Amino acid sequence: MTVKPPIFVALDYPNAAAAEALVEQLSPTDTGLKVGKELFTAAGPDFVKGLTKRGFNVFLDLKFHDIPNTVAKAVSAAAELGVGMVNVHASGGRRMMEAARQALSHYGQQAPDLIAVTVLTSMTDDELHEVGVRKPVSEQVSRLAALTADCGLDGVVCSAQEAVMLRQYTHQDFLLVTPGIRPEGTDSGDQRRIMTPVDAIQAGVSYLVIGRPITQAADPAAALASINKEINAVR
Ligand SMILES: O=c1ccn([C@@H]2O[C@H](COP(=O)(O)O)[C@@H](O)[C@H]2O)c(=O)[nH]1
Repeated sequence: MTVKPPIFVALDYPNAAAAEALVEQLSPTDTGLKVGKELFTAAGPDFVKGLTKRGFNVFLDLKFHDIPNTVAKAVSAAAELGVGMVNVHASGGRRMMEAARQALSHYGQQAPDLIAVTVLTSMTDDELHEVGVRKPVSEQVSRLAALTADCGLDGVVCSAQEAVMLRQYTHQDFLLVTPGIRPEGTDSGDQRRIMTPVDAIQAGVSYLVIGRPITQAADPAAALASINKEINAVR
């Protein structure tokens, strides 16, 4: 059975060789790996299969958002790669999420966790208003998390800033998967709703997604080890 460490390192690299240079320094017992749009587009499904065969828990972060039939087929294709987690956008709505859930039911115990993105961690209240959602981010996250749970999905992508609020009405097993993690003193970059690893764990998140604070560190493996040490002290 695949080990499921609390961190997913976001392999946001332009090609397989660049990603591999980091992966070969990592162990599946210390971290999961997240493959997103950049690396998947460059390196493809075979690269993802290679990671799962080496025992890594892989989160395929392609954020599917399309008509129900297309998303159902896409999450099934992800399951065929052996990944442990796959996601859709909750704003695709109920029928889309239910179709994805139904498609994965064929995989039984082997099905990847199916989660839905609420509001991207790069977004602020003002940016949400600009795209026509005239409510605070926290309210929209809450609404989409409730819809996601009602559609039978396993959890959501949200900011760790929303974890305490969401834990008030979600089951402990409902996954809160949180990018926008920034250790003290690291650059927030384009992220807006951020939290430190320790604060996030204490707020009740299930998984931390961490990219640049690890991948752009002088010694990425050491940066990961240091974060693991910090969070293990409070788990
Ligand atoms: O709301 C979201 C959803 C996904 N992401 C992804 O997580 C990583 C974060 O990387 P950092 O370098 O730590 O900022 C990245 O792959 C995003 O595509 C997110 O940030 N927010």
